Amino acid sequence: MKAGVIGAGAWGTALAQTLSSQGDDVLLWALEPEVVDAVNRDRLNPLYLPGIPLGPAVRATGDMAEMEDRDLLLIVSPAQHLRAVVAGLPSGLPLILCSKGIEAGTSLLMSEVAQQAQPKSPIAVLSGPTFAHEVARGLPTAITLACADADLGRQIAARIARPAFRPYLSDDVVGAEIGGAVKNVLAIACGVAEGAGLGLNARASLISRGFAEMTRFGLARGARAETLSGLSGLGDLVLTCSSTNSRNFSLGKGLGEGRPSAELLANRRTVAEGAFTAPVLRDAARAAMVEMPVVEAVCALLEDAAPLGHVIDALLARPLRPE
Ligand SMILES: NC(=O)C1=CN([C@@H]2O[C@H](COP(=O)(O)OP(=O)(O)OC[C@H]3O[C@@H](n4cnc5c(N)ncnc54)[C@H](O)[C@@H]3O)[C@@H](O)[C@H]2O)C=CC1
Ligand SMILES: O=C(CO)COP(=O)(O)O
Repeated sequence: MKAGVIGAGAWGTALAQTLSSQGDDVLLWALEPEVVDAVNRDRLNPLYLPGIPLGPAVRATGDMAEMEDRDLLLIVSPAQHLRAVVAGLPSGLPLILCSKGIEAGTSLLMSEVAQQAQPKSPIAVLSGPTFAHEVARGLPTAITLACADADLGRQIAARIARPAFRPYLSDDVVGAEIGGAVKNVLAIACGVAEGAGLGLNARASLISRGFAEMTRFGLARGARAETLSGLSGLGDLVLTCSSTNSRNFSLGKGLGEGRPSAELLANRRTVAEGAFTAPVLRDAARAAMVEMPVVEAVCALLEDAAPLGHVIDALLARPLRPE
């Protein structure tokens, strides 16, 4: 197998390491020349996945044209850069999309963006509860692999499965993508609750009511309920809302501690996708007449539109309604 991994952040590097763990030849494209050098010379990616030694079968490149001889590409760029990255690839290769977000300006899901950028490429989505550093260390992980073409989905699943890395098949691409995009925004909300000292009851309520928002929005966009309650939806929501290992949760924690969003978002090397997804999701939800009060609250905090106390009071003062 000759896989290519496009994007050498934490997740791309972890996936490259996992795929190569049984000796498969993996070519990892990195934007930064220093990452290419560090991977090839030191077998490390200290910029994005420090402390994880990479196997000898992972080779890095900064040249997209080298992906020509690959038979499968995993796309792991930040969501807002996916269109440009995919447009620069050799055409026609199967693409597995691993980024989580909704494109600003178009409100398109990553599969829709990739389809526009590479119309001849078959597309699958890989999404679930997967902290990169745990996957890279070989800890047990289950993940959704969604592909509209069931035969292709089965082939890809067989090729990427490893003893501790279990893909579960689905044909609901939209559902898998919406779970991964929305949970990042909800993780910011749970981080806010942590930072503001609101307690674990508040966190559990945000997870449940946030999941209701994810489900309403997902169903409106054609997702299936069972996908949203699976690994790529509820599974990833629970993971990301539970720990400062999540960049989105950590961002929210900073907001909850009263730090300005501009300060928290300035000069970041790593991506907190929820900050980009939140306003796009809010606008798409409003356009579809889907109520998403937790998402609205996160946007208000990210945009410094209201003080934290007001945002929390407004959520708690919403009219009482059936669950
Ligand atoms: N880190 C994780 O545990 C997981 C991340 N993901 C998703 O994977 C995607 C990538 O995240 P990470 O690997 O964590 O990234 P990261 O936060 O570790 O690194 C940032 C990445 O952005 C890239 N980048 C910066 N500017 C760019 C540009 N102009 N064009 C293309 N790439 C650019 C950097 O080269 C680097 O690869 C995100 O959508 C994230 O939600 C999904 C599952 C797990
Ligand atoms: O998507 C992830 C785990 O599944 C990673 O979450 P963060 O991007 O919030 O770190």
